[in-house]
Amino acid sequence: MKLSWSTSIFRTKYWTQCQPTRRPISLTAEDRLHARFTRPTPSPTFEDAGLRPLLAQAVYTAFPNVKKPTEIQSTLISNVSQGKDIILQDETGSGKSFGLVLALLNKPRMIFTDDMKGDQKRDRPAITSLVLVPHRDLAFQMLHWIDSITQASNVHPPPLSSIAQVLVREGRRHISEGIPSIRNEPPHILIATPASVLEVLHEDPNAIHLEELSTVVFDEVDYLIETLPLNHKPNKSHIQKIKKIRDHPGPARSLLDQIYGEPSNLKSEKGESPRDPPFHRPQLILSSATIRRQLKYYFFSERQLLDKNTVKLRRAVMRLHGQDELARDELAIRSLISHHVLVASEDGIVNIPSAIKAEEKQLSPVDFDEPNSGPLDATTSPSLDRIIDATAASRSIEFSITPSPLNQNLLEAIAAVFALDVPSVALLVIPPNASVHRAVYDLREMGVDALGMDLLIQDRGRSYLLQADKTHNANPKLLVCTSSSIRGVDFPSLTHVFILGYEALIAKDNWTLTLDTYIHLCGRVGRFGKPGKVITVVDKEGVSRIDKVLHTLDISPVRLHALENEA
Ligand SMILES: Nc1ncnc2c1ncn2[C@@H]1O[C@H](COP(=O)(O)OP(=O)(O)OP(=O)(O)O)[C@@H](O)[C@H]1O
Repeated sequence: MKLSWSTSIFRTKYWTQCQPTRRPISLTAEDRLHARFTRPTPSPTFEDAGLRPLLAQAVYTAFPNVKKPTEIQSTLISNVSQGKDIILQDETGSGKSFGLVLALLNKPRMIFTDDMKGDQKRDRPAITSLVLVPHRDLAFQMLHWIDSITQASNVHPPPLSSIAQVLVREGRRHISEGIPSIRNEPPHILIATPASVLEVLHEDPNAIHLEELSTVVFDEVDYLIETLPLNHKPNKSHIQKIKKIRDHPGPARSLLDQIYGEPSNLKSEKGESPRDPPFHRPQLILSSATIRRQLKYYFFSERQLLDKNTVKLRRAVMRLHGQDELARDELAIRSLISHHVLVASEDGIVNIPSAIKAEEKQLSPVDFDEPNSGPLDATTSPSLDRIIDATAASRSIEFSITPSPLNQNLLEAIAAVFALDVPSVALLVIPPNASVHRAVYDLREMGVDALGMDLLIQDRGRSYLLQADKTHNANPKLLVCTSSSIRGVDFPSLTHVFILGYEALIAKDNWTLTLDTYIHLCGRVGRFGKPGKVITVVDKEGVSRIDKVLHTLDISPVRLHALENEA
């Protein structure tokens, strides 16, 4: 039986809305009590926000900590239902992606009626929404949320593949392996990287009917679509960079052109815009914590894909120098994160000279013993440990005979703070050109239980990390990755982000992107009211550069308690 909160028939120009199907929801007695007595009545519920009651109930069952929508989620859900184009900008970890997933699940399923031979007609479900994400881990995170909701929606839940599918490059699996599944059973929601969609369309142009889509979402849009800061007096190098982006558009720009038409075809000969009926144009949703002016300029002016009717859902994000004014209370969530910088050298590890004492910043002490409000219970996974051991062993001979290119002083500083301060799971972000496997090897030699993010390829590893850990773990883990694979990812049990050297922040030789990279790396902690620490470890040369980043973002680094007795 298909899970559909509502069914609709789309036939070239018109919709016929059918009655929503009523289905029982498997709520435990405890859930019912919780729903009856603890859901705050005066605040809007997900049902008030427009979520179908059965879907809302499934959300409460799957995620007991999710009791009501945030203000932005409420507005988002109603605007998505109305088919509006939306720019969604809120802080990292404020529930944008989660809200989007709910809003898309809530949309009526697209069903096309095909004319067959004679007078016969055939209903054909189509992909309703295409969600574009920068990397596979974010795709699987969304799928995990949808799976949990689907499982909670019915005693006999429908196959997940009918609700959502993921299309990404994964290990040795060829992307074309996903084509039969998409063709035979088009999901309500397809979550994909732009490159994988293009690759599939190249192999089979009929695998995904872009012209039938109802909604297209660009999550982490500023990462997917490269733009340069607006510059009224561009120099030669700036002009060259613009030309390069235009001549060699990335996969997201190319896909945008395929879905919405090339910029040169924007107006017909009669001067009609593609926004005018009868042209079917999918609703466009852009989401990120960091959407800068140049990206808005691209969508509004250069491509004319958005206009004054676009709904802008926005709370101020971190102060972006010279652009965004920030109200004090809107920084509240940020105060949950403390920022630290350590300088590591042959002489030892010290706090950066500009670091202030925690009291001066009026930081409340970071208490990681607070119960974690993540969605699921913790499970320790013995088989995950076996995967880690096997992966580490496979490279150890090679690495044991070659000197490490990584700065060992920085790694040792991270290993020391990790041992003293991390209760369960921490993240280490290394420079883009550094080897994750090598960093994992070096850290394991220092006694750290490190693992590469690519372990998420394994299902066990993925579910382990996506679950919340309510207790201190006897064997804390350090996840190693580069900044490119971490945008938007939500690890409920994460408490610390380590950044290995200033180089880990450098993005495409672009200062604005470097600032945004810092914001997004920090954003892996301090999510939805949980505390977190960001610890950047630099060598002496990196001090002034990281100081400049923090100063621009109006962040004061705080002395790290773990090193309080330093000389
Ligand atoms: N209404 C809610 N109530 C409680 N928890 C929520 C709610 N909405 C989302 N969350 C939780 O908040 C966490 C962060 O959500 P999400 O990943 O959607 O944030 P985000 O704004 O997309 O972050 P980023 O900008 O880093 O992509 C998730 O663990 C999610 O389960």
